[in-house]
Amino acid sequence: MMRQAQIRAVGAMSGTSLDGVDAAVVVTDGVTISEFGARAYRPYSEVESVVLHAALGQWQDADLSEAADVVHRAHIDVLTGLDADLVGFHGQTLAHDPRGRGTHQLGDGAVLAEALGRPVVWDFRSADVALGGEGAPLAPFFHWACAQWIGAKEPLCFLNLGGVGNLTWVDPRAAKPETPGALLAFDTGPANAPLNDLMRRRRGQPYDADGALARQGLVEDGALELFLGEPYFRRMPPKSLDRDDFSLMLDLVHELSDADAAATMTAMAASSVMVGMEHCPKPPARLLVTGGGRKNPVMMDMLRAGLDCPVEPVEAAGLDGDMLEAQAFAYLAVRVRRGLPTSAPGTTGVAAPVGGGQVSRPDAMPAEQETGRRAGKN
Ligand SMILES: Nc1ncnc2c1ncn2[C@@H]1O[C@H](COP(=O)(O)OP(=O)(O)OP(=O)(O)O)[C@@H](O)[C@H]1O
Ligand SMILES: CC(=O)N[C@H]1[C@@H]2OC[C@@H](O2)[C@@H](O)[C@@H]1O[C@H](C)C(=O)O
Repeated sequence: MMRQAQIRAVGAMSGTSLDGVDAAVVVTDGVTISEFGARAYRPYSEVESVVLHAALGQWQDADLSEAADVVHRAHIDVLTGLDADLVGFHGQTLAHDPRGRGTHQLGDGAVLAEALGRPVVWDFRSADVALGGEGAPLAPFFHWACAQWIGAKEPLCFLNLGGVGNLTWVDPRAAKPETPGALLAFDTGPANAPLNDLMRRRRGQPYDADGALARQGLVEDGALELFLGEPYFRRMPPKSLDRDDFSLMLDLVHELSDADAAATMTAMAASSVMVGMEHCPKPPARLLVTGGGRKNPVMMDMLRAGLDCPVEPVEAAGLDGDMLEAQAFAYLAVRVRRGLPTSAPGTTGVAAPVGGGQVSRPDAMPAEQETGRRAGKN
C-alpha cells in the first residue's frame, strides 16, 4: 500500500473551562502519528474571560463580534509562533444542543487563514450533528491513534477531565478508528466546570487547586444520590453535554459549607465517570486521564477508589495531558484534509462514519499549494 505523505499540522483548542487556548503540533498522515511537535498556551486575560463567559449559551444569530475578536486574537497569538502547514481550529464552544438548535463553536476559520497565511480546517462538529450525531466527543479517533502510538495491545480507556468529562473506550486491535467496535465514547458528566463556578462564587478563586478545599470537606451522600438520579446517567451512549447542563449541581450543594460543597462536587465528577465506565464493552486494562482534572489528587483518588483498573495520568504512557485535545484537532484536521471520517456510530451516534470540518484557505493560496511546502519533501 502506498504510504501517505505526512502533514505537519497544528491543532488549537479552547475548552469549556474558558481559561485559554492550547496549541500543539502533530505530524501525521491522518491515520498514524509519526511525531509530536511544539506546543504553546495562550491564557485569556481576565477581561477576555469575562467577555467569553458573557457569550456562553449564545447561538449563531447573536451579535458576538466582541467575543469573536477575543477568540481570533488569542488564536492568532498562539498559532503565529508554531511551524505547521495546516491548522485545526476548534473554536470556542458557546452552546451545544445536538437534538435541538445544533452546536455552536465561535470563530471563523477564514479569518484565521487570512491572518496566518495557512489553510485552516474548522467547524468540525456541525456535519456530524446535521447527520443525526451528537457532534461530540471528537477526540476519540485521535485516542485510537494514541493507543497505536503507545503500543497498546488490549482495550483501554482515555478520560478527559476538562470542564466537562468525556470517556473513550478503545480497542487498539481495530485496524481503523472507524472500524465497527473500535471505539465507544461519550461525555460522562460535568467535571471541573461547576466546581470552578463554585470556587469563583464562594472563594473568588478560579478552581480548587490540588483539591485543597475538597480535601477538607465531607461528601454529602444525599446530594450525590440526587445528582446520580439524573436521567442522563441512564441514557445509553453515545451522548454529549453542554457546559452548563448540570448547573443544578450548585443548587444541590447550596446549603453545604464551602469545603463540603467542593468535596461533594468533586465526588459528583468522579462518580459520573464510575457510572459511565459500566458502559464499556469490556473492562479496560487501564484508564489514562487527560485534562486539568488529572492534577486534582482528590478527584484522582476518588476514581482510583471506585474503579477496578489502574487510573493514571496520560503522562504514564508518554503522552501530554495538557495538550491532548489540541493535538486531537491537529490530527482531525489532517483527516479532514485527506477526506477521512472524523466520527462514527460508536463515538457520536451518527448513522455512519462521517468527515466533518470545512477548509478555509488564504485568498492568495490555491488549493493545490495547500500543503505543498512540506508534503513535497516527504
Ligand atoms: N492543579 C490543579 N488542581 C485542581 N484542578 C486543576 C488543577 N489544574 C487544573 N485544574 C482544573 O482543570 C481545569 C482545566 O482543565 P482543561 O484545561 O482540561 O479544561 P478545558 O480544556 O477547558 O475543558 P474541556 O476539555 O471540557 O473543553 C481548570 O479549570 C481546573 O478546574
Ligand atoms: C461541544 C463541545 O465542545 N464539547 C466538548 C466539551 O469538552 C469536553 C466534552 O465536552 C467533549 O464532548 C468536547 O470536547 C472534546 C475535546 C471532544 O470533542 O472530544
